[in-house]
Amino acid sequence: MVVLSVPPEVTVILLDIEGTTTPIAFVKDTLFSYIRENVKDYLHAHWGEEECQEDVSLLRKQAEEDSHLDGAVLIPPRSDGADDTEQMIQAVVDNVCWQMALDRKTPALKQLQGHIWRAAFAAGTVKAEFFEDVVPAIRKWRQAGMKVYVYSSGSVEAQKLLFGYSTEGDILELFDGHFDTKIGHKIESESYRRIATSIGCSPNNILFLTDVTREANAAEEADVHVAVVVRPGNAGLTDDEKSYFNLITSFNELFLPSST
Ligand SMILES: CSCCC(=O)C(=O)COP(=O)(O)O
Ligand SMILES: [Mg+2]
Repeated sequence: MVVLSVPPEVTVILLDIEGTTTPIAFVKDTLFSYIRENVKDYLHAHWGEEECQEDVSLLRKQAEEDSHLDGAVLIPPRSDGADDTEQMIQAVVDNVCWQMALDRKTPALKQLQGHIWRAAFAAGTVKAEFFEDVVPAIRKWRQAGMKVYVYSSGSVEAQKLLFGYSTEGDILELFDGHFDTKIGHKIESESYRRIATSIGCSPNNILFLTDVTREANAAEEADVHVAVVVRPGNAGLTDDEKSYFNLITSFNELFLPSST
Protein backbone atom coordinates (compact mmCIF):
# COMPACT_ATOMS: atom_id res chain seq x y z
CA MET A 1 0.00 0.00 0.00
CA VAL A 2 1.23 3.51 -0.85
CA VAL A 3 1.58 5.68 2.25
CA LEU A 4 1.40 9.44 2.36
CA SER A 5 2.93 10.98 5.47
CA VAL A 6 0.82 13.80 6.86
CA PRO A 7 3.10 16.79 7.66
CA PRO A 8 3.57 17.24 11.41
CA GLU A 9 2.03 20.76 11.41
CA VAL A 10 -1.31 19.39 10.18
CA THR A 11 -4.00 19.39 12.88
CA VAL A 12 -7.10 19.64 10.69
CA ILE A 13 -8.36 17.40 7.92
CA LEU A 14 -10.79 19.11 5.55
CA LEU A 15 -12.93 16.79 3.43
CA ASP A 16 -14.70 17.21 0.12
CA ILE A 17 -17.76 14.97 -0.30
CA GLU A 18 -18.52 13.98 -3.91
CA GLY A 19 -15.69 11.82 -5.26
CA THR A 20 -13.86 11.88 -1.90
CA THR A 21 -16.04 10.48 0.90
CA THR A 22 -18.92 9.48 -1.34
CA PRO A 23 -19.11 7.91 -4.80
CA ILE A 24 -19.98 10.33 -7.60
CA ALA A 25 -22.47 7.67 -8.77
CA PHE A 26 -24.42 7.98 -5.50
CA VAL A 27 -24.59 11.77 -5.79
CA LYS A 28 -25.62 11.70 -9.45
CA ASP A 29 -27.81 8.60 -9.63
CA THR A 30 -29.50 8.81 -6.24
CA LEU A 31 -29.34 12.38 -4.91
CA PHE A 32 -29.59 14.31 -8.17
CA SER A 33 -32.14 11.90 -9.67
CA TYR A 34 -34.29 12.40 -6.57
CA ILE A 35 -34.29 16.15 -7.23
CA ARG A 36 -35.27 15.76 -10.89
CA GLU A 37 -38.10 13.39 -9.98
CA ASN A 38 -39.44 15.40 -7.04
CA VAL A 39 -38.74 19.09 -7.60
CA LYS A 40 -42.14 19.84 -9.14
CA ASP A 41 -44.15 18.08 -6.41
CA TYR A 42 -41.97 19.71 -3.75
CA LEU A 43 -42.65 23.19 -5.15
CA HIS A 44 -46.40 22.53 -5.31
CA ALA A 45 -46.43 21.28 -1.70
CA HIS A 46 -44.30 24.08 -0.24
CA TRP A 47 -44.97 27.07 -2.54
CA GLY A 48 -46.80 29.08 0.13
CA GLU A 49 -43.99 28.71 2.68
CA GLU A 50 -41.49 31.46 3.40
CA GLU A 51 -38.49 29.13 3.08
CA CYS A 52 -39.62 27.99 -0.37
CA GLN A 53 -40.18 31.58 -1.53
CA GLU A 54 -36.69 32.51 -0.28
CA ASP A 55 -35.27 29.61 -2.30
CA VAL A 56 -37.18 30.80 -5.39
CA SER A 57 -35.94 34.39 -4.91
CA LEU A 58 -32.33 33.18 -4.75
CA LEU A 59 -32.83 31.08 -7.90
CA ARG A 60 -34.44 34.05 -9.67
CA LYS A 61 -31.45 36.25 -8.80
CA GLN A 62 -29.05 33.55 -9.99
CA ALA A 63 -31.07 33.17 -13.22
CA GLU A 64 -30.68 36.91 -13.91
CA GLU A 65 -26.91 36.61 -13.46
CA ASP A 66 -26.95 33.59 -15.78
CA SER A 67 -29.10 35.22 -18.47
CA HIS A 68 -26.13 35.57 -20.86
CA LEU A 69 -25.47 31.81 -20.78
CA ASP A 70 -26.66 29.46 -23.49
CA GLY A 71 -30.04 27.90 -22.60
CA ALA A 72 -30.43 29.86 -19.34
CA VAL A 73 -33.98 29.76 -17.96
CA LEU A 74 -35.34 32.96 -16.38
CA ILE A 75 -37.85 32.89 -13.51
CA PRO A 76 -40.58 35.55 -13.84
CA PRO A 77 -41.04 38.02 -10.97
CA ARG A 78 -43.63 37.18 -8.35
CA SER A 79 -47.06 38.77 -8.76
CA ASP A 80 -50.17 38.55 -6.58
CA GLY A 81 -52.19 36.57 -9.11
CA ALA A 82 -52.65 32.85 -8.47
CA ASP A 83 -52.93 32.29 -12.22
CA ASP A 84 -49.22 32.51 -12.83
CA THR A 85 -48.18 30.06 -10.06
CA GLU A 86 -48.10 27.10 -12.46
CA GLN A 87 -46.02 29.07 -14.92
CA MET A 88 -43.58 30.12 -12.18
CA ILE A 89 -43.26 26.59 -10.81
CA GLN A 90 -42.53 25.31 -14.32
CA ALA A 91 -39.86 28.00 -14.78
CA VAL A 92 -38.22 27.01 -11.47
CA VAL A 93 -38.30 23.33 -12.49
CA ASP A 94 -36.77 24.16 -15.89
CA ASN A 95 -34.13 26.35 -14.28
CA VAL A 96 -33.19 23.64 -11.75
CA CYS A 97 -33.00 20.98 -14.49
CA TRP A 98 -30.89 23.29 -16.70
CA GLN A 99 -28.45 24.01 -13.86
CA MET A 100 -28.23 20.33 -12.96
CA ALA A 101 -27.60 19.30 -16.57
CA LEU A 102 -24.52 21.54 -16.41
CA ASP A 103 -23.62 20.23 -12.91
CA ARG A 104 -23.61 23.78 -11.64
CA LYS A 105 -22.82 24.30 -7.97
CA THR A 106 -24.57 27.63 -7.35
CA PRO A 107 -25.60 28.33 -3.73
CA ALA A 108 -29.18 28.91 -4.93
CA LEU A 109 -29.41 25.44 -6.48
CA LYS A 110 -27.66 23.78 -3.53
CA GLN A 111 -29.94 25.45 -0.99
CA LEU A 112 -33.12 24.23 -2.72
CA GLN A 113 -31.65 20.72 -3.21
CA GLY A 114 -30.94 20.51 0.54
CA HIS A 115 -34.54 21.37 1.32
CA ILE A 116 -35.91 18.83 -1.16
CA TRP A 117 -33.68 16.04 0.25
CA ARG A 118 -34.77 16.74 3.83
CA ALA A 119 -37.93 14.62 3.69
CA ALA A 120 -36.21 11.81 1.76
CA PHE A 121 -33.40 11.45 4.31
CA ALA A 122 -35.67 11.82 7.33
CA ALA A 123 -38.06 9.15 5.99
CA GLY A 124 -35.18 6.76 5.23
CA THR A 125 -36.01 6.79 1.49
CA VAL A 126 -32.43 7.90 0.88
CA LYS A 127 -29.39 6.87 2.92
CA ALA A 128 -25.96 8.36 2.23
CA GLU A 129 -23.14 6.09 1.09
CA PHE A 130 -19.43 6.40 1.86
CA PHE A 131 -16.41 4.53 0.58
CA GLU A 132 -15.66 1.76 3.07
CA ASP A 133 -12.41 3.28 4.35
CA VAL A 134 -13.99 6.65 5.18
CA VAL A 135 -15.69 6.23 8.56
CA PRO A 136 -13.01 4.00 10.19
CA ALA A 137 -10.28 6.41 9.04
CA ILE A 138 -12.08 9.48 10.40
CA ARG A 139 -12.53 7.73 13.76
CA LYS A 140 -8.79 6.93 13.80
CA TRP A 141 -7.82 10.52 12.93
CA ARG A 142 -10.00 11.85 15.72
CA GLN A 143 -8.48 9.43 18.21
CA ALA A 144 -5.09 10.77 17.11
CA GLY A 145 -6.28 14.30 17.98
CA MET A 146 -7.08 15.61 14.49
CA LYS A 147 -10.00 17.92 13.91
CA VAL A 148 -12.16 16.98 10.94
CA TYR A 149 -14.19 19.46 8.86
CA VAL A 150 -16.20 19.21 5.65
CA TYR A 151 -16.04 21.65 2.73
CA SER A 152 -18.47 20.85 -0.06
CA SER A 153 -20.54 22.61 -2.68
CA GLY A 154 -23.51 20.87 -1.07
CA SER A 155 -25.14 23.25 1.43
CA VAL A 156 -24.24 22.83 5.10
CA GLU A 157 -27.85 21.77 5.66
CA ALA A 158 -27.51 19.07 2.99
CA GLN A 159 -24.15 17.95 4.41
CA LYS A 160 -25.77 17.45 7.81
CA LEU A 161 -28.48 15.30 6.20
CA LEU A 162 -25.86 13.24 4.39
CA PHE A 163 -23.80 12.52 7.50
CA GLY A 164 -26.85 12.35 9.76
CA TYR A 165 -28.73 9.73 7.74
CA SER A 166 -26.29 7.26 6.24
CA THR A 167 -25.80 3.55 5.79
CA GLU A 168 -23.43 3.89 8.79
CA GLY A 169 -26.07 5.67 10.87
CA ASP A 170 -25.75 9.20 12.24
CA ILE A 171 -22.04 10.08 12.11
CA LEU A 172 -22.37 13.85 12.49
CA GLU A 173 -20.51 13.72 15.80
CA LEU A 174 -17.34 12.84 13.86
CA PHE A 175 -17.13 16.36 12.44
CA ASP A 176 -15.98 19.55 14.10
CA GLY A 177 -17.75 21.73 11.54
CA HIS A 178 -19.00 22.23 8.00
CA PHE A 179 -18.34 24.76 5.23
CA ASP A 180 -20.15 25.32 1.95
CA THR A 181 -19.74 27.89 -0.81
CA LYS A 182 -21.13 30.62 1.43
CA ILE A 183 -17.49 30.94 2.54
CA GLY A 184 -16.44 31.21 -1.12
CA HIS A 185 -16.05 29.04 -4.21
CA LYS A 186 -13.96 25.91 -3.92
CA ILE A 187 -11.73 26.96 -6.80
CA GLU A 188 -10.77 30.27 -5.14
CA SER A 189 -7.79 30.30 -2.79
CA GLU A 190 -9.32 33.01 -0.60
CA SER A 191 -11.99 30.49 0.50
CA TYR A 192 -9.32 28.31 2.10
CA ARG A 193 -7.80 31.28 3.94
CA ARG A 194 -11.27 32.15 5.26
CA ILE A 195 -11.78 28.55 6.39
CA ALA A 196 -8.48 28.62 8.29
CA THR A 197 -9.47 31.89 9.95
CA SER A 198 -12.87 30.52 10.85
CA ILE A 199 -11.32 27.38 12.39
CA GLY A 200 -8.69 29.48 14.15
CA CYS A 201 -5.61 27.89 12.59
CA SER A 202 -3.07 28.65 9.87
CA PRO A 203 -3.70 27.40 6.33
CA ASN A 204 -0.68 25.09 6.63
CA ASN A 205 -2.30 23.35 9.62
CA ILE A 206 -4.93 22.02 7.18
CA LEU A 207 -4.81 19.00 4.88
CA PHE A 208 -7.55 19.18 2.22
CA LEU A 209 -8.67 15.98 0.49
CA THR A 210 -10.50 16.40 -2.81
CA ASP A 211 -11.02 14.71 -6.17
CA VAL A 212 -10.95 18.00 -8.13
CA THR A 213 -7.53 19.34 -9.11
CA ARG A 214 -8.79 22.92 -9.57
CA GLU A 215 -9.86 22.84 -5.91
CA ALA A 216 -6.50 21.31 -4.95
CA ASN A 217 -4.68 24.10 -6.83
CA ALA A 218 -6.70 26.80 -5.08
CA ALA A 219 -6.09 25.27 -1.66
CA GLU A 220 -2.38 24.89 -2.34
CA GLU A 221 -2.16 28.51 -3.44
CA ALA A 222 -3.47 29.41 0.03
CA ASP A 223 -0.69 27.30 1.62
CA VAL A 224 -3.05 24.46 2.54
CA HIS A 225 -1.66 20.92 2.17
CA VAL A 226 -3.58 18.82 -0.36
CA ALA A 227 -3.96 15.25 -1.51
CA VAL A 228 -6.01 14.36 -4.55
CA VAL A 229 -8.31 11.42 -3.95
CA VAL A 230 -8.58 8.89 -6.75
CA ARG A 231 -11.77 6.84 -6.45
CA PRO A 232 -13.69 4.56 -8.82
CA GLY A 233 -15.91 6.73 -11.02
CA ASN A 234 -13.90 9.94 -10.55
CA ALA A 235 -12.77 12.01 -13.53
CA GLY A 236 -9.39 10.95 -14.87
CA LEU A 237 -6.26 12.98 -14.16
CA THR A 238 -3.70 14.12 -16.72
CA ASP A 239 -0.15 12.73 -16.51
CA ASP A 240 1.02 16.13 -15.26
CA GLU A 241 -1.60 16.13 -12.49
CA LYS A 242 -0.67 12.56 -11.55
CA SER A 243 2.97 13.47 -11.14
CA TYR A 244 2.38 16.86 -9.49
CA PHE A 245 -0.13 16.03 -6.76
CA ASN A 246 0.05 13.65 -3.82
CA LEU A 247 -2.50 10.99 -4.74
CA ILE A 248 -4.38 8.59 -2.47
CA THR A 249 -6.92 5.93 -3.40
CA SER A 250 -8.07 5.31 0.19
CA PHE A 251 -8.00 7.32 3.42
CA ASN A 252 -6.00 4.40 4.89
CA GLU A 253 -3.04 5.59 2.83
CA LEU A 254 -2.61 8.64 5.07
CA PHE A 255 0.00 8.13 7.77
CA LEU A 256 -0.33 10.45 10.76
CA PRO A 257 2.90 11.36 12.61
CA SER A 258 1.29 10.24 15.89
CA SER A 259 0.35 6.82 14.41
CA THR A 260 2.52 3.94 15.54
C1 LIG B 1 -25.45 16.33 0.52
S1 LIG B 1 -24.10 17.08 -0.20
C2 LIG B 1 -24.50 16.74 -1.85
C3 LIG B 1 -23.38 16.80 -2.72
C4 LIG B 1 -23.53 17.91 -3.71
O1 LIG B 1 -24.60 18.44 -3.93
C5 LIG B 1 -22.36 18.38 -4.37
O2 LIG B 1 -22.45 19.26 -5.22
C6 LIG B 1 -21.04 17.81 -4.00
O3 LIG B 1 -20.00 18.63 -4.33
P1 LIG B 1 -18.55 18.47 -3.68
O4 LIG B 1 -18.08 19.88 -3.56
O5 LIG B 1 -18.67 17.77 -2.37
O6 LIG B 1 -17.73 17.69 -4.64
MG1 LIG C 1 -15.69 16.55 -5.05
